[in-house]
Amino acid sequence: ACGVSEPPASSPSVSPRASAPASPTSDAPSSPPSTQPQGRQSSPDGQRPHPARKVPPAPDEFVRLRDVDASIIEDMRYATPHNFTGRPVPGYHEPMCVLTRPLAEALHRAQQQLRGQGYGLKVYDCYRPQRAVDRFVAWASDGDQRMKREFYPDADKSRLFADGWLAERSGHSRGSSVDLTLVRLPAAAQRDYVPGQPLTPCTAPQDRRASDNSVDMATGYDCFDSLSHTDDPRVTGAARQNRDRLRDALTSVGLENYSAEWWHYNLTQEPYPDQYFDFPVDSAAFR
Ligand SMILES: C[C@@H](N)C(=O)N[C@H](C)C(=O)O
Ligand SMILES: [Zn+2]
Repeated sequence: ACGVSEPPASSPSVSPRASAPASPTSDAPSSPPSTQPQGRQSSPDGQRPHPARKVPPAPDEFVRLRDVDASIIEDMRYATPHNFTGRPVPGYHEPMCVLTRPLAEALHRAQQQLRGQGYGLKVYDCYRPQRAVDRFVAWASDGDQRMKREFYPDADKSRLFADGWLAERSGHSRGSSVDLTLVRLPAAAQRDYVPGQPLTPCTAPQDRRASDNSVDMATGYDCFDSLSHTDDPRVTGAARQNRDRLRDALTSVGLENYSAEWWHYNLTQEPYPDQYFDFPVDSAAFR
């Protein structure tokens, strides 16, 4: 994201609401699954209790987005292999959006506004545990290029932090950033991502990109290419209108766009402006 400002400091179809199932995350303990409910413990895929996991409670100001607005679609990419690393990311035990309450309430207000226009929001990433950021840092200097063709076809992954596509201290870990897009209502189905499927560049026309039931924003999500800069002049027509519609709705409720990424927004009045959290994304943190 050279030349743009830093992030604000502050096959079969699937249900429109469903994320691809998460396979076990690499921070999962290796002990066998239990058949007994374990209270504040859950499995990496969220489907069964896990005998060994102790989940710390979420800080007071954090909520599950679905408890504030269950109509916002959650397509939580980092809990699945369909992201730039090609693997579920540590810390995401479930495909669930967790945010600070004021950000969740702002999204609810935007959702109400957009529904009147025939659109809804779809989130890709919300609160991001620091251990996930740390994995991104390690990934940027390893040799794995399995997802290059889709997510950074023309970029060198060792430059992604320096060029502003990724942050070592991210507003996501403060619970006050969100990655999101628009969906035309009623939401269409989208095809599941299958690891190993042929990849197409995120900069390709929408009908050639990975399946996504969102509107056309001229690139896919997490497309590390200058075409993702929100105001890139090559983005015209429907895609320009879609980016502007998303920005208008979100700025009107107190969010600010990161100019390098059409999908990344930050709450302007953050409850935890200096704190970076590491509790896992896990329902047990909210019991
Ligand atoms: C990686 C991308 N989804 C993102 O959120 N980038 C910003 C810069 C961040 O990591 O905070
Ligand atoms: Zn982001």
